[in-house]
Amino acid sequence: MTKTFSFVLNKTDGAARTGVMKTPRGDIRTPAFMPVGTAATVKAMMPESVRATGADILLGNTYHLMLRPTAERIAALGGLHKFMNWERPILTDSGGFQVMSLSGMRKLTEEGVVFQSHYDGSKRNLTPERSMEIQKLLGSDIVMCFDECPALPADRKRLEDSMDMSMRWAKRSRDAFGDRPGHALFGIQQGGLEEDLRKRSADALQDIGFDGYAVGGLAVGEGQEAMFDCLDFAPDQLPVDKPRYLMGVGKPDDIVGAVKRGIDMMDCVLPSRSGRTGQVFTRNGVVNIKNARHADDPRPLDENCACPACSNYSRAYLHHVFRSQEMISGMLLTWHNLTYFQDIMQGMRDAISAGTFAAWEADFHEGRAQGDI
Ligand SMILES: CNc1nc2c(CCNC[C@]34C[C@H]5C[C@H](C[C@H](C5)C3)C4)c3nc(N)[nH]c(=O)c3cc2[nH]1
Ligand SMILES: [Zn+2]
Repeated sequence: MTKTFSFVLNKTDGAARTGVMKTPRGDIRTPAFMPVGTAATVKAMMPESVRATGADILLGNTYHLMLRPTAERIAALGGLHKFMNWERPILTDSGGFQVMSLSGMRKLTEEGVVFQSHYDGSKRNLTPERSMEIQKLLGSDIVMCFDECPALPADRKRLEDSMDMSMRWAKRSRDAFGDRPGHALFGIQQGGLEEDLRKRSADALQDIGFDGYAVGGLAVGEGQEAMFDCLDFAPDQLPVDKPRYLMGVGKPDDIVGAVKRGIDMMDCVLPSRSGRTGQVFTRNGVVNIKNARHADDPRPLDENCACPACSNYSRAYLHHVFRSQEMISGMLLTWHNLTYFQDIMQGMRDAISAGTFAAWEADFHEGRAQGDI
């Protein structure tokens, strides 16, 4: 077991890469998909089930946990890994993105953000320093800088001013993080869809120096085409030998397109959240299990899937328990969706290693062309 954090690139195929992030709590195979554990749980999943889907790392959250049960309480109880019984790596986001999307009243200044808790309306604040303190109390292995993610579309001046402030906050995050062997601090590139702003952001982050670099400020309403256009240049502006993390992405075809353009890791609520709403991702497209046409269907969701839902249950059963709002419905559909997302990652890791990514991608798109099945 290693005492330090490191990233090894094993193979590339075009712009796509496969490698391993080594941490004291375990290895992370890249490209990696990180299931989201918002309030110290991946909803409807036991931690051992999350591991069974193939996940090497999961994502926690500063914003939610600082409000409830508080980072101090989690630290007093032994840290987030012990608290939620997940001993493998955890990455925590810095909270800024959530404040802007979840909280009530909020005031953004050079110091940080003052906001109203969406739980009890109490006045709270987040600064780069406080975000680093919270993530340290949680004990997360990969810490994200405190940044501001502007909503798109935004005018160029807004994007420039916001990016410049996020770079000042990145420096403050780095200084507050200190020297923590075995723990990583990732910088977050901003700059909207502007190539020159993104370049300035990437250079500013490299001057500060980070263990990994996120492409932030995307998946905020720009659409897949604009996101891919940005990913045609943004990853290459970042150091080639460090992990590249695209935040908040995405649907299966977003994920494949991002890996194709040089992204190493992603997170998204989609597989877990949609599992609870009956939306099921399969190799042949999306299945809406609540649709009446599944009521008598004895087939599994996806005969190529080894998850418990596909191994032991019919579509008819999954339709029934969803319609009846039984708890097992969210469990089985979440387990399936997370397994499917991890199977996509494994398929890409294998294809990049074999130099057959283009063929794998063609097969991926061909299989899904059938739409709702
Ligand atoms: C969806 N699109 C998108 N997301 C984004 C996120 C959050 C990533 N997921 C963490 C998160 C966010 C929510 C939901 C879950 C749990 C917890 C609260 C942490 C994942 C982002 N986070 C930061 N710090 N900066 C960004 O630019 C950014 C851009 C995003 N674009
Ligand atoms: Zn399955």
